[in-house]
Amino acid sequence: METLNRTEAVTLTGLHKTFTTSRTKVEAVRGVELGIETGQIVALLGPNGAGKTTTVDMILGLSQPTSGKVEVLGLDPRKAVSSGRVSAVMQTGGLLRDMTVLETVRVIAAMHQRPERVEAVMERTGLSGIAKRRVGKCSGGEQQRIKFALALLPDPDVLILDEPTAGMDVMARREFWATMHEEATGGRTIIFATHYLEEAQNFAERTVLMSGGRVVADGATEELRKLISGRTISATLPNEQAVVQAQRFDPSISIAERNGQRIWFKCADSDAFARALLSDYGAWDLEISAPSLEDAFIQLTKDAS
Ligand SMILES: Nc1ncnc2c1ncn2[C@@H]1O[C@H](COP(=O)(O)OP(=O)(O)OP(=O)(O)O)[C@@H](O)[C@H]1O
Repeated sequence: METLNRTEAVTLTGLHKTFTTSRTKVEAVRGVELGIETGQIVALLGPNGAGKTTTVDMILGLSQPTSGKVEVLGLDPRKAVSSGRVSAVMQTGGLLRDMTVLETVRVIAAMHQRPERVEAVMERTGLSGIAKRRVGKCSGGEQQRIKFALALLPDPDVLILDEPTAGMDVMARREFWATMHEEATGGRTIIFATHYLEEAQNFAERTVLMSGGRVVADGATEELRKLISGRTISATLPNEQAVVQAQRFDPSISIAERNGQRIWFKCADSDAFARALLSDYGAWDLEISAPSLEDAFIQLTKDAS
């Protein structure tokens, strides 16, 4: 089985993490099994408290599992991190406010013995223009970009990002992902935790949905959307008789919403129903929509609980 592991960037086996305080016991991660292949871009998606950060912390060797095992590039996570083959952009933590952006990047580059990467990384992460600014004067989004730059310095095989765009506005977020797209080429494995369904949808080929410490769905991001079968068709119908008849078209049809003669139907076979609406029931102004990842997520989380 060793040959299999060799191609995996991250392998989580029977992973559990329980936090015990004097009054409570929180099972933050409850039996996660996950294999992430080299070169994959994976979103860990889930609401607050799903267990994403706890999982990421264990992948980085920042905390130990209560039970189960973490392997990163076939190594113990702490070894993988200290060798510079894995790095991370975390939500919290340590930038020194009094140093300038360039000084910060230089110090960390020196630590990794990669001083030659300073200029290229500054350029790529859009920091060259603010090189002399003190970190404490940088906006939240700029500080995230500094952390991103620091993570890129060792030229890691695996990059882990815990809500990397927190604190960024829409423009900054877009620029960040454009840079990430460039970084994703060349076989780098990227794993990012996010609340934003849109970020998973736009960027990750694979999405792992977490809820209540468990993986509730895992698959190609596009497949996940298809998991919730069916479509919504909205149409305007000429009269009440047509509405009644349309509902009888097949047993999967139901009315999700209604505003006067404008009806939102849910149905399994949207092509056949659309044809019937137009030709048999005199409907007009049809709109057909597939469920969003958000719908899929709400549905799956409901099913899991
Ligand atoms: N050190 C800790 N002590 C006690 N409970 C903790 C600790 N860290 C996390 N938890 C709890 O574990 C659960 C999972 O938290 P975690 O931060 O992993 O979720 P998350 O999916 O990353 O959420 P968010 O998106 O809000 O960051 C939560 O109920 C949280 O309160």
